[in-house]
Amino acid sequence: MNYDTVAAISTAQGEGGIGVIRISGDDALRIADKIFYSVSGKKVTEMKGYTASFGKISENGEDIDEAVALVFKAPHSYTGEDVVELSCHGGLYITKRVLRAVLNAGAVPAQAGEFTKRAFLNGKIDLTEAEAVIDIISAKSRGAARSALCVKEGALRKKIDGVKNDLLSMAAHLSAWADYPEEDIAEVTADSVIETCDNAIKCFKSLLDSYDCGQAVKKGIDTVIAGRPNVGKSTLMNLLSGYEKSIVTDIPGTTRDIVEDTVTVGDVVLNLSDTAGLRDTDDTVEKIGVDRARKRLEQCGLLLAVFDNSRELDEDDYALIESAKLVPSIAVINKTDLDNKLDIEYISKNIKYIVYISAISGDGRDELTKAVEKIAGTQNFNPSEGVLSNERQRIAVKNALDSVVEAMNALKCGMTFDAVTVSIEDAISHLLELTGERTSDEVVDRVFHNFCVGK
Ligand SMILES: Nc1nc2c(c(=O)[nH]1)N(C=O)[C@@H](CNc1ccc(C(=O)N[C@@H](CCC(=O)O)C(=O)O)cc1)CN2
Ligand SMILES: Nc1nc2c(ncn2[C@@H]2O[C@H](COP(=O)(O)OP(=O)(O)OP(=O)(O)O)[C@@H](O)[C@H]2O)c(=O)[nH]1
Ligand SMILES: [Mg+2]
Repeated sequence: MNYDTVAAISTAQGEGGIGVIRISGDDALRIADKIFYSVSGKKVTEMKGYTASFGKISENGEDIDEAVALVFKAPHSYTGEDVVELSCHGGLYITKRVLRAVLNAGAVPAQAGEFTKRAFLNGKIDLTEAEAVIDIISAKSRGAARSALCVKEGALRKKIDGVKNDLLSMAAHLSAWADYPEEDIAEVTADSVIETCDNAIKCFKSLLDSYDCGQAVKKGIDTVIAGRPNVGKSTLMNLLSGYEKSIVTDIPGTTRDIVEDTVTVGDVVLNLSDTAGLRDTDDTVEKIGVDRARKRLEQCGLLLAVFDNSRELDEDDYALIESAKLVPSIAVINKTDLDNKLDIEYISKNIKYIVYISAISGDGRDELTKAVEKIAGTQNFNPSEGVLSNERQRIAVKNALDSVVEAMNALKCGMTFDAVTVSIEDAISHLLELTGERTSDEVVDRVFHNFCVGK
């Protein structure tokens, strides 16, 4: 490939044990040789792939740092090109200084995502695998990391390849049969076409079904903790976030503004909002807080409706129960360490999920975790199945599905195999867009636009 040789700092910007400057391209080894001097005297250009050597980085006779040079030889590297990684000490100044020396020696600065883009352009990975790299880096939970890794290892590509090959051989068979009637080509039966289409439809539908769940695992569910004043909402917030995020007092009306934090509950990421206790009030500031709480509640993906076990239901509780009917909700009965005065039967009649906790001691937390996982659907979430991870992928699969459904309908309406073939070919081209085998430069640019420099 005839690209420039690029370089960037590939580790996070900040102080760390080690900082890595990555160089990729035809000139990577020669460029490294200009600034890296190994203790053994061996030149980088003489090193074999997958070997390392220890030495010094210096420029114009000035020593910059001690470093380890690691060599990858094309095509056996992340990008598929010659790669040298210089590991120096992980300081903000040092990594930038080493990068400057590398650029002075002839490399050009890598664009955001350029290493991964080169891996894609050199055929090392497809577009779904490239997108999985971003997802691995940004994963905040075990589920998100595992599903991204499975896609990185080809879970989605293999699944799509299977269906694509079936559709391709069917389309080829259909055209051959239509175009060369005099040849001895086995007749295509409607049954065999229907079977192939059915399988494709099943595969696409299961991928689309897992999308929402995958998004919940990846991005988190917008979750609101609501309830009347003093029921223990902020105490629950602090229990889930693991530190004193919200102020807790025994004075009703303590929380006034929305307090936010992102937490993981089991395998699920929750974007939590602790809110002002819901009640009618004359206090101007508190009133604004209550209005904000009500608004947030209407738009949430999950409501944790908190009730105080030691008190009877009041008007504000009844109103909350009504709101809970409109969004996915868990009734959280708090203060179970105190004597029961709450009409739990009424709550359980109206809210499907109900858990019992003591936010102060943490009792019942596991129960809450299970309920959250049930609502998020992560119990049936199987990362190794290959999960669609973004809108681009979802739309490609949806379009492929629509095309196959169209083919089926054409067949059922008794249209010619020609019409069926056109729809099948549409479906194939949507799958080629998904994997990036056939896609525009703009789409590719947009995918890599989201990357960080050095990846
Ligand atoms: N030091 C270092 N660690 C890293 C990376 C890196 O670029 N450098 N990676 C960057 O994301 C990830 C690993 N990705 C990599 C992917 C492929 C190859 C590679 O050498 N592939 C060869 C050989 C495969 C084989 O032996 O079968 C190949 O594809 O031919 C290396 C790293 C995570 N850790
Ligand atoms: N006994 C007992 N007390 C609790 C429990 N959870 C919270 N509390 C107490 O209840 C009081 C109110 O707790 P908060 O967490 O501030 O309640 P809140 O719902 O956020 O209240 P507002 O912000 O005013 O709406 C505090 O004194 C807490 O210590 C519990 O599980 N058991
Ligand atoms: Mg509070």
